[in-house]
Amino acid sequence: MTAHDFPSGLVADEGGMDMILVGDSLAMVALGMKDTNQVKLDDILHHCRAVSRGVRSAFTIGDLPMGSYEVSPEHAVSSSIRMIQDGRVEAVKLEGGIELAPTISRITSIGIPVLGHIGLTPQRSHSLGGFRVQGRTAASASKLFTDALALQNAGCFSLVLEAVPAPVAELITEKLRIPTIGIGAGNGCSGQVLVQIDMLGNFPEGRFMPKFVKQYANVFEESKKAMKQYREDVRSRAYPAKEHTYPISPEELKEFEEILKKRSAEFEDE
Ligand SMILES: Nc1nc(=O)c2c([nH]1)NC[C@@H]1CN(c3ccc(C(=O)N[C@@H](CCC(=O)O)C(=O)O)cc3)CN21
Ligand SMILES: CC(C)C(=O)C(=O)O
Ligand SMILES: [Mg+2]
Repeated sequence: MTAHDFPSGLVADEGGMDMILVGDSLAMVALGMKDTNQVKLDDILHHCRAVSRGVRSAFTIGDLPMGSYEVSPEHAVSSSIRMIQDGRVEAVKLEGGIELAPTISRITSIGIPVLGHIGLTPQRSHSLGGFRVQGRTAASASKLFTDALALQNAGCFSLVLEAVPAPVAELITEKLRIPTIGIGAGNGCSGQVLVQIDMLGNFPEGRFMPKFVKQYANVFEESKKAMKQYREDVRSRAYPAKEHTYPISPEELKEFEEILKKRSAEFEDE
């Protein structure tokens, strides 16, 4: 499950999630951005710290944002160290295939677990032609398998397969030693991940939702109901009721009223 702040980390943990990912999808679901590419390492770190404070038992993973790991393996290692030290997460995730194998080897060799991510890699959406399903031809499915093997050999503890035809994801899962985590990749993966805000239905009606999202609640509607009720209560003065207020002793109140009477000249002049 993804999380992006203290309460979303807490609820995922208390809900029994095995792993919690501070995904760069928070750009879109929590910050209102058009894609994930505007989010910087410092932004993610801020959210990682908040999530980590809410998580007691789940394994926490931070998504390395675009620009924090591609330039060189050295840069990727120092970004990963910051994720662990400043972000307080336990592992990092990065997007990409065989071209990132040397980078992943370096990060895992210093004892930082790495979750791979192939298929639809949103940070590369401009070169993928948008948020598109991947691995739909024999050639592209076989490229996915090549990438999966390279990531496994580089030391990834697991792989995210995003927006891949279910049979392709299932076949790749069968051939790997490490578990796969699917999102839009069918139930033949070892595990699943969803963006928390999507599965909770905490978004306004009409927003585009990937086909793979199953909505388990309608938090946005619930919240809106509460807003409307609050507005009505404030206008009708039903809120705050007596139980929401602080008392004062009758003696003190009486004395205050006396003082006000004596001082009435002061404020009647104004
Ligand atoms: N809220 C949210 N949930 C996500 O799961 C998510 C994000 N944001 N942002 C980053 C990526 C983008 N995601 C997506 C988006 C679309 C499809 C999808 O089904 N694409 C269709 C085409 C859609 C269209 O262009 O109309 C496809 O058939 O490829 C899949 C994953 C998943 N990720
Ligand atoms: C959906 C997961 C895999 C992700 O990368 C994210 O939330 O950013
Ligand atoms: Mg991501």
